[in-house]
Amino acid sequence: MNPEASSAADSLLLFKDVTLGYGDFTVLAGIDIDVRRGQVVAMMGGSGSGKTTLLRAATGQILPKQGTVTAFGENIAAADNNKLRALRQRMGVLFQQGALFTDLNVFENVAFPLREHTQVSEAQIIERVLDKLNAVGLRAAAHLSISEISGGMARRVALARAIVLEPELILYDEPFAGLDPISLGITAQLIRGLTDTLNCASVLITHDVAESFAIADQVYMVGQGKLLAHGRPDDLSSSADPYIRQFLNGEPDGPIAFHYPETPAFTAWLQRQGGKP
Ligand SMILES: Nc1ncnc2c1ncn2[C@@H]1O[C@H](COP(=O)(O)OP(=O)(O)OP(=O)(O)O)[C@@H](O)[C@H]1O
Repeated sequence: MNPEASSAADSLLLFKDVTLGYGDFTVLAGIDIDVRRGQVVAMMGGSGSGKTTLLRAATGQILPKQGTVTAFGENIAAADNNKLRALRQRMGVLFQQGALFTDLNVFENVAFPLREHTQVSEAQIIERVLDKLNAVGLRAAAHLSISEISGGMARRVALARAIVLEPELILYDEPFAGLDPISLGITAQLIRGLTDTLNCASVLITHDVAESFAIADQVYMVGQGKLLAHGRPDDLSSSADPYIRQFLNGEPDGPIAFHYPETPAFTAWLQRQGGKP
């Protein structure tokens, strides 16, 4: 088989020379990312560096200004609405506020996508939902109402709901934010374990170096409008690059700017306010 064809077939998510932005504002340019089945991939970078923007491009919420984003071998920009819906059904997205339905109990929250998107029998629904709740350690919490569970448990219920349709690609937006150290470790191991048992791929957007390095196969680091580094956690840990060092060590001083960069739009706005550039 030619290497090009085999590499495209193994990639669940592929960014090729991608430029992303909003209106005239370019957030990231020249981005190449390859996410393969069975991998946990961490996307890291400072605040405002464009991590959420990458996630939006992966789901087709925004289209590249340049380059191609391919999910499951399909160019997202060329997909019509039906195709895009079909592609999204193969992705599980876990937002930071994995908003649960408070009027449904834990079981019904997880059952919701099955009832909404499939025709499976009630017996199948019970089996699949309990299986996914078991995977996140909450089988015996199925009957509880959302008001009866803790914040950490709610995250796990949202995770069970995100995986109930057995997605091939799971996208996590800041899965570790606001968790205590024990829940953090449990969540990281859960992400690794689910990726292995479902044989899917997981993409995490995160600031958490220790936890994501412990479970990731590949790490992509973005900043200064581009992809700054990518590789295995070990490769990045031993890098002498000042940006990588500053990020990994959480140092306040270094190449990562604290200040949001001034743009022509800001200068024009400031002048309209009577301020000095
Ligand atoms: N809808 C939008 N319209 C215009 N600009 C946007 C929009 N969303 C984000 N941006 C800008 O794009 C840049 C990247 O934002 P993004 O949310 O992707 O960063 P991030 O790395 O996820 O940040 P954080 O870690 O702080 O959540 C920022 O400068 C932000 O102001």
